[in-house]
Amino acid sequence: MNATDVTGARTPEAAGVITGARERIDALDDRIIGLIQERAAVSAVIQEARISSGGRRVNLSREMEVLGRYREALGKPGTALAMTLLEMCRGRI
Ligand SMILES: O=C(O)C(=O)C[C@]1(C(=O)O)C=C[C@@H](O)C=C1
Repeated sequence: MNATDVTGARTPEAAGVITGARERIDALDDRIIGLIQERAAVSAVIQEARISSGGRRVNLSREMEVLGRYREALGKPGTALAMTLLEMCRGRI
């Protein structure tokens, strides 16, 4: 299989552009995954502190704030992304 096959490009020039850009995407995805893992760890610290003080795991007014920030920055898909992030950080409610 040559470079044009794996990229879907029809010319070697386009295949080169795509291969380079995919490397950047992979590097960005690695960072995003790391940030998500870091976010989940920080979120766990908050939840543990709240629970061990007698509070509840979930704080809905804070979740509304988080959802609003993502929606403002990214539009409607931002809300879906934030909901997924929240679920990853505090489990299902
Ligand atoms: O900010 C908090 O109070 C958190 O517990 C963190 C967090 C979050 O991951 O953003 C997680 C659970 C809460 O329901 C609200 C927000």
